[in-house]
Amino acid sequence: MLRSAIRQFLTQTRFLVTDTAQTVHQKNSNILYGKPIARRILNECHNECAEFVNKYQCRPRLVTVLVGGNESSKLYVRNKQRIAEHVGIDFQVINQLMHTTPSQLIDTIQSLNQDHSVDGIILQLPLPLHLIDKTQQFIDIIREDKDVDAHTSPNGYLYRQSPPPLVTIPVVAAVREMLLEIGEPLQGKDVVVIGRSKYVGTPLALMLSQSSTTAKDSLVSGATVTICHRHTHLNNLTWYCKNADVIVSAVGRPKLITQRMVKKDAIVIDVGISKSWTDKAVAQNKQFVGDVDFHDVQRVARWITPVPGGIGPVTIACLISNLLRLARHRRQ
Ligand SMILES: Nc1nc(=O)c2c([nH]1)NC[C@@H]1CN(c3ccc(C(=O)N[C@@H](CCC(=O)O)C(=O)O)cc3)C=[N+]21
Repeated sequence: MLRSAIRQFLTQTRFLVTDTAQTVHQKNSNILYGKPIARRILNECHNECAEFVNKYQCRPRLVTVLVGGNESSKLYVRNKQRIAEHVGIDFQVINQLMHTTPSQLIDTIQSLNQDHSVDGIILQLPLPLHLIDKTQQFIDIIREDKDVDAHTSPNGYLYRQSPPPLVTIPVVAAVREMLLEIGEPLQGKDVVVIGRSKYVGTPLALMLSQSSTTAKDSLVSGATVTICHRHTHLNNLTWYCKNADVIVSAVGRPKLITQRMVKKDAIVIDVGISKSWTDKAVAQNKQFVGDVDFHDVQRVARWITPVPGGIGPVTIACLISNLLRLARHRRQ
């Protein structure tokens, strides 16, 4: 017990003094943890937040609209709240009833748009089934300069080159942070993105294939990207993955990616999350799992991100960073 506590302490302090993945690699680990990266981003946010409070005599304010609320959504919202408040952000949740009508939801969003004290608006997804078809219409009501998730059409999809969007979709920004940490050029590499969802897979594939103008860009873009999805034949998925230098999986299917699908020394980034209700998972409090069979793939990958503790915490940190950017932009 004591020994494991000491080991945990040592691992944590190691990350406090470690700022590049390279150093972690030297310590003989190929696991790319998200927590230290998130911590670094949140430290900056904390300072920016203090400056903001000093300057404007109020805290930056983030409001999440939660309609109905399945258990996973509630958990994500609680996580965001805990971290936002830790940084010094005023975080509010508006709980809308499950059977909210479209016009009620529109009214809620419009009043948040008009409220000068609100710096960022999140419409927590997924919406209940009776509203799900209109998701993009609701999102597009959000003022572009309060859109912390970068889900509105003008912000979204990274399509727009100029003027560049104010903020990037948090999960895309999180993958970017992970790749910057690894520090190897993606330009000319073969990347497979699994999943083509509107707010995750598709924008990720776009970022990774975009042309790179700066040296920093070339660490996260300029790759040859293949998008695999539910209609990709399983044999072909295996082939695409096996030939890829980088695999980014964002579908939410446990153990989709196994060792036999991964080339030696590939980089594997696990963006998937599923909830597992097996007795073992519940007993060990390991309900969240990614798309990658972690222990299997860890043996061949050069870098692998765990779930939990990988992309998730960095995503939240990037969301908070977006909020501070928007708050300063709108109020200056
Ligand atoms: N409008 C909207 N914006 C979102 O950003 C959004 C959304 N809707 N709907 C759902 C997904 C999911 N998502 C997660 C973020 C962080 C973790 C996270 O922190 N995960 C922890 C595990 C959580 C725990 O164990 O407590 C980890 O990976 O370490 C998970 C999931 C944001 N989403």
